[in-house]
Amino acid sequence: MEPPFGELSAVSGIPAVGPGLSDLFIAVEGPIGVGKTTLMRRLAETCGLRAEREIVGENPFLADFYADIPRWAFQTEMFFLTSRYTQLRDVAGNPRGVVADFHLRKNLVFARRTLSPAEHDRLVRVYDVLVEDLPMPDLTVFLDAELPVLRRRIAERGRDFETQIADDYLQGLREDYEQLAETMRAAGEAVVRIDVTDTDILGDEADFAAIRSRIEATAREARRAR
Ligand SMILES: Nc1ncnc2c1ncn2[C@@H]1O[C@H](COP(=O)(O)OP(=O)(O)OP(=O)(O)O)[C@@H](O)[C@H]1O
Ligand SMILES: Nc1nc(=O)c2ncn([C@H]3C[C@H](O)[C@@H](CO)O3)c2[nH]1
Repeated sequence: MEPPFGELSAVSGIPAVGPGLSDLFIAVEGPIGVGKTTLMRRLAETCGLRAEREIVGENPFLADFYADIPRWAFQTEMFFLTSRYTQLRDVAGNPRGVVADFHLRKNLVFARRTLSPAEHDRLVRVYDVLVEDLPMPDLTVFLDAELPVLRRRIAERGRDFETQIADDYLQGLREDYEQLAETMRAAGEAVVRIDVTDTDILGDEADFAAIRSRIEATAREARRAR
């Protein structure tokens, strides 16, 4: 049977020795509104990493997508895939010391949920070709939070079209990300999962310090495993 998120390499590119986080390529992942961009920014400010922020506002299909997912899903997923590809091609020149608020694999997470089987098959074929050229993160941070907290953060951010996001879509994504994190961990990738339901990354220095030290501990473990 095909693995749920495609084949995964068990070989991490993480250097065996290195200074904290500043020589790594780190990705932050998790469901919509969980705080990926917020954590990415704080890690960039405090750990000497370059922030690679996903360009979301430019997906011209997103508002239509939320109004009618089956109608607009293929265009939306292809657009996300190709724009992430372009972004990561730029990172490829110097992939050390980067923190991104996305992992390319999120394309497969969303695609499985939104595309018909035939569309999914087409997208995966393109994905498999594109991924060969790209640097993959050394370490992935998976954030999660309970559904009412996600809803509150999405509402506070105030993108109009996101008011249409259904609870079961959001909850499904939480489960998909949990599964992806486990799949990656089982394949030997450096993964840290952090529940940020009651965590204030923005305003509470102790909360942020606790998250940072968990990420640093995972990086140390991954280096030891090399
Ligand atoms: N730990 C937190 N506590 C309280 N509010 C937070 C926290 N993290 C993020 N926020 C707020 O929640 C909103 C969403 O955060 P952010 O944009 O970082 O999420 P995201 O995961 O990057 O979203 P998306 O999946 O849409 O890209 C923002 O208004 C942000 O200020
Ligand atoms: N369908 C779909 N596929 C993706 O790969 C994807 N990546 C992000 N998003 C949506 C979630 C937020 O509304 C908004 C910001 O993350 O964009 C996506 N939607």
